Amino acid sequence: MSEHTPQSETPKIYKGLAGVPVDVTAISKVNSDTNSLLYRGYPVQELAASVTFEEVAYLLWYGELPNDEELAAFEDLERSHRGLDHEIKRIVDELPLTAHPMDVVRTAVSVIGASDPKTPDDSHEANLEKSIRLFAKLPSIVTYDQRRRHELEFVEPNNDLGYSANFLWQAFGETPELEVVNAFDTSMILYAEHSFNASTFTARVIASTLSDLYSAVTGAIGALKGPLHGGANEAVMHAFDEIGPGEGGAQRAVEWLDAALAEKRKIMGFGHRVYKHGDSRVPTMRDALERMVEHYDRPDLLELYTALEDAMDERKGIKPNLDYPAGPTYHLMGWDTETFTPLFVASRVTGWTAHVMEQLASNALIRPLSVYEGPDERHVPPKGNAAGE
Ligand SMILES: CC(=O)SCCNC(=O)CCNC(=O)[C@H](O)C(C)(C)COP(=O)(O)OP(=O)(O)OC[C@H]1O[C@@H](n2cnc3c(N)ncnc32)[C@H](O)[C@@H]1OP(=O)(O)O
Ligand SMILES: O=C([O-])CC(=O)C(=O)O
Repeated sequence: MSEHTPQSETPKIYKGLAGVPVDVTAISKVNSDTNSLLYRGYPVQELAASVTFEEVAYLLWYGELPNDEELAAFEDLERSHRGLDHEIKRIVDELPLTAHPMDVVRTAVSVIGASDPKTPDDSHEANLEKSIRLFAKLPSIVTYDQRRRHELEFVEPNNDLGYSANFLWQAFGETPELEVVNAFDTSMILYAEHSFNASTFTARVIASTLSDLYSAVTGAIGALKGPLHGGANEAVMHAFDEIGPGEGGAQRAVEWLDAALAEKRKIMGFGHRVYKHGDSRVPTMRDALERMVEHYDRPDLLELYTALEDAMDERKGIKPNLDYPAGPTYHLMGWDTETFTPLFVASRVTGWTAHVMEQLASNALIRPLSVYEGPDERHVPPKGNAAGE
């Protein structure tokens, strides 16, 4: 008998699980009708305008925004875990410089999981501790890797700085300007959580087998790497590079787009599985991009950005997603293009781990059905000679 429900001879296939609700969640609400995104009930734009990424991480994990005392204790905890063990650095150093930074981050998380005696402890308290530690350590991992590619020494974390300021400090070895910190913090807040996207769903599938949190995060990193998901922020910048910076970018962007569409290429940073009239996070991230364009005096980049967005809307009616403004914003800040998706990891680890804990609190093994379409039952033909004859 085939795996599909016996009542139906021709079951409907929900390719890519498009439009299929598979569970409930209290962590975030993506509403394509109102074009809104709520984290634990709070509009993400309000959060970006008024709280820090640390407060958002706390909100995702604990369900409420912290009061002053809770925030101070949480910040102390995050700062106490920022350092990177010698062992992790040694293993990262073993990886070739040709390895994609997403592969490096995935490996580093896997090593942390393999070394943590609490890995098998799937209690909520232990998983919360692991989540906070990963959140605190990812900036060290991402910046360690980016710097080693430039033959630069690791920059020790500066515990006088908040999460985002310290992240930039560890990347570039200079105290970052407040405007840049704010734009970066906005990106971290916007990237933190987005219901059952592919990487979060991957994390939930892994958690549902009663594997461990590190395995779930490692798998989620693998899912995020793809250009149809988080890898699009890197791919956007490759498209910008193909178009080329400087004067005349608007015209070149339109020509580039027409050629790419004629070749039936997907335009990275555009389109979304859930939002069909634009991504709720784009206006906030675009504001941050505009501030960075002004800060770094790169109006040509915004010209190219706007021309490509307008032409894509005209030609296909497809709007940008968050990766479209995030990519060039990270570029202006000085991040290597290949490091953009690891920045997404550093943020989304908060959402992934909140989902792992939610999954475990009310677990059911995730195991859908398939409809078999291979050959009918058949049998191995008898061999001419028995073995050994
Ligand atoms: C943070 C994030 O992860 S956001 C997503 C980041 N990913 C990207 O930016 C990659 C580019 N975008 C895409 O590939 C898609 O829009 C996805 C994967 C995000 C969503 O895809 P789906 O919901 O599966 O829609 P699907 O890919 O079937 O697209 C529907 C139609 O729009 C077209 N389309 C959608 N996005 C794009 C795009 N970026 N460029 C060109 N055409 C597109 C498809 O070709 C398809 O056309 P068709 O019906 O003529 O075949
Ligand atoms: O929700 C999705 O499918 C992809 C996305 O925007 C995200 O993960 O932030």
